[in-house]
Amino acid sequence: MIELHNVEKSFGKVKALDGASFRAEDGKITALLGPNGAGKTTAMRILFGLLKRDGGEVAVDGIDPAKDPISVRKSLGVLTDQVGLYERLSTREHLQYFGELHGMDKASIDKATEEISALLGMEDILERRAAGFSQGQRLKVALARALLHSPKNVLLDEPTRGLDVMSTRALRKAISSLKARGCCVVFSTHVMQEVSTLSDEVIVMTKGKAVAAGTPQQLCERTGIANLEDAFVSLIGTEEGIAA
Ligand SMILES: Nc1ncnc2c1ncn2[C@@H]1O[C@H](COP(=O)(O)OP(=O)(O)OP(=O)(O)O)[C@@H](O)[C@H]1O
Repeated sequence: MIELHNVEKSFGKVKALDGASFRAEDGKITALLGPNGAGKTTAMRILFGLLKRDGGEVAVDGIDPAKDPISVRKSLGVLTDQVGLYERLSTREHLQYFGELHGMDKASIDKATEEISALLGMEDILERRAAGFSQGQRLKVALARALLHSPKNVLLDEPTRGLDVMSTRALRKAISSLKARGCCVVFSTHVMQEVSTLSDEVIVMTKGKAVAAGTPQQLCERTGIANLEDAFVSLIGTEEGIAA
């Protein structure tokens, strides 16, 4: 389970998070939906311990990433907005390396590599070096890397960016299978269709705050608007930064 309470984070004069509070439960897919600059990536970076918050409380399965980042990372898989790969390593070597960092033995790494590779449809790039990989292929390696150690909690920052239709479908299947395993899955997106098809809960963020939370249906009911996209626009008070 992932919890934020009144989290503050500023970069100079920019308040990226301004008292953000939300909770994402186990066995559910939670979408973070918000316009550009709403604070979604900042919230994820704080959860992973990549950034220090200025104030408020954060917990991953009850553990504060600022106090015990190593424990948090064991139970957390993260796809960040920056996909850095070692150009000379093959996909398999990447996974081997990250598996070792997580303390996995070779047999477990090999098994997890085969499973994830089948799940994400990446058999064709398993033995290839990363140099020359397309954006979508890079994203798949980064995703596989995030999921390799079977984390209980998964944070995905715009996971379908740059993916083709088949890969997007594979990713959605992967996200659903994480949910079936009881994982807490949080993903950020601008794509309304993803929110309606994938998410159990939606957290609407704008200007560093979570301004609404609930199922897509509850958000529609609360605003009295039948269409989720229009309900979202009504909740954030602007049409800025959304995609159909
Ligand atoms: N390292 C940084 N230095 C300065 N400003 C930053 C930094 N990181 C984020 N910000 C600012 O904080 C605000 C929130 O940014 P963040 O990346 O969290 O938004 P987001 O909701 O993920 O946006 P997007 O949908 O565009 O990815 C923005 O105004 C952004 O410019």
